[in-house]
Formats: sequence, C-alpha cells, structure tokens
Amino acid sequence: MNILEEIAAFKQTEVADRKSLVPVKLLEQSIYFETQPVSLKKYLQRPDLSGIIAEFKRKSPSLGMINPHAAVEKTTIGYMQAGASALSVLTDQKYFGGKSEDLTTARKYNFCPILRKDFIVDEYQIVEAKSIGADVILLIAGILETPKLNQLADFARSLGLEILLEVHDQEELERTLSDKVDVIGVNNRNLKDFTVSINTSKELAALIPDSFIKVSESGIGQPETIRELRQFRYQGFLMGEAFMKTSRPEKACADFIHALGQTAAV
Ligand SMILES: O=C(O)c1ccccc1NCC(=O)[C@H](O)[C@H](O)COP(=O)(O)O
Repeated sequence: MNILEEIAAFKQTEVADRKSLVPVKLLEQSIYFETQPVSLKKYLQRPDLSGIIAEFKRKSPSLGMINPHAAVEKTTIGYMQAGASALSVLTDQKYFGGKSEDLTTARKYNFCPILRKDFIVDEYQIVEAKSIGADVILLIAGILETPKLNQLADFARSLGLEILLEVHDQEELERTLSDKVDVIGVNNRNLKDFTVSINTSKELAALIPDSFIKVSESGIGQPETIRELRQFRYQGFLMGEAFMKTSRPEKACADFIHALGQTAAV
C-alpha cells in the first residue's frame, strides 16, 4: 500500500467517526453556508497577482516535521500581502499536522480564495469544507474511481464550491477530465516514492485543453521554475515547503515573489 492509499483508507474511518460526532445538520448551521465563495479560477487569471497558491502545512509524509511553530494568522496574512493569489490550508491532522480551525482562522483574516487541502473521499468532507469557509476543494484522481470523483464534483458544485482536480499522469488525466472541474492541478510529486519532477507538469500540459486553468503542484522552489512553467501555459503554482521550511514563511513568500519580478500587493 502506498502513502496515498494509506491516507485514503484512513480517511474512510476518520469520516465515519466524525459523521457520528457532528451531524451534517449542525455543519449546515455554519455562517459560511450563507456566504458566496471566492473564485480561484478568477484569482489565478488576475494579472496583478503572482499565480502562487501559498500553502500552510506543518508537516508532511515526505519531509516529516516542517514548521511546528508557524502561526496561521500571521503566515496567511503575510502570504496575501506578499502577492499570493490564493491560500491552501492543510486540514488533515494525522499526516500533515493540520486541523479545520486552521482554515477557519485563515478565512477570518483573508478575502482571497482558500483551498481546503485534504483527502476527500466522501460528501461529508465537502459539507465540512463549506462549513469552515473554504472556497475550493481538492479531488485527487489517484484515490478516486471516476464515477465517485464525478459524484463528489457534482455535490461540491451544488454547494457553490470550485474543484481543483489533481492528477499525476496521463491515465488519471484522461479518465477524469470533464467540465465538472474548474482547475486542473498536475502534481509533480510522485506519491509512491516522493520523487519530484517538474517534467510531469511539462509533459501533461499539452494534454490539458486551454479552457481549463492549469496549476503546477509541488517541488517548486525557484522563480525560474515558474517562468519556465508559464511557457507551458500554467497560471497557478502550488507552493508549500519552500516557504514553510523557513522560520518566516510569509517573508520567504514575499522574497520569492519579489524575485519573480512581481510587485507585492502592499
Ligand atoms: O507532501 C507530501 O509529502 C505528500 C504526501 C502524500 C500526499 C500528499 C503530499 N503532499 C501534498 C501536496 O500536494 C503538497 O503539499 C503541495 O503540492 C505543495 O508541495 P510543496 O511545495 O512541495 O510543499
């Protein structure tokens, strides 16, 4: 069993536990059920922003502990002030050290699109995502059969949420690509052995129709890489480690965007 399969199996039991503790009816009472989500698709097309989706992640299976001390409020506000286009907040506790409250905190202080970064296998997690103030959910082709993925995408859309579909190879892309999803993310990290190759994004780029916004995910640490990926028509760049492994992730993000040649928003 690879790490992705292990996480997906764990999520099934975690969701079953949470369903019995917090009924859907209670989640639906959240104030965020009344609010209009902010569009990731639109923000990634804004020329005044960098295209960077800046991630808050404390630890990961590939790196172990990354940054146990970073504060969500300071980091996410700093990311947005630096000129990031959107935020990604890990809410998985066991493997990434996150929690739902991290996203709620980020939501409280930021008006940008926020991705709930988790491993969604059940509609319940989509209701949760909405209830904590997320605008976008991640659906990972590698852990979902195509009919289930389509079902989850339809459900997310019915709640007004956007969908970032994550693929890692041609097979996953071809079987899941549909107008049910808003943005296509190509993960450069092979989750079977954790190797990272930007070539994955480059190779799949031509297979993704221009009607979709393309995001390159993982392993980006140099402005030059983003310049290169833009040549392949990528408009979004999901970055976590490069910022979070420093003592001041928000400063690392500002320095990176400055080096990219983009003026910071403030
Ligand atoms: O990062 C991991 O080790 C990992 C392991 C298993 C499943 C997912 C994993 N990462 C999730 C991500 O997609 C990254 O956090 C995201 O793309 C940012 O990547 P990076 O800039 O390399 O932190």
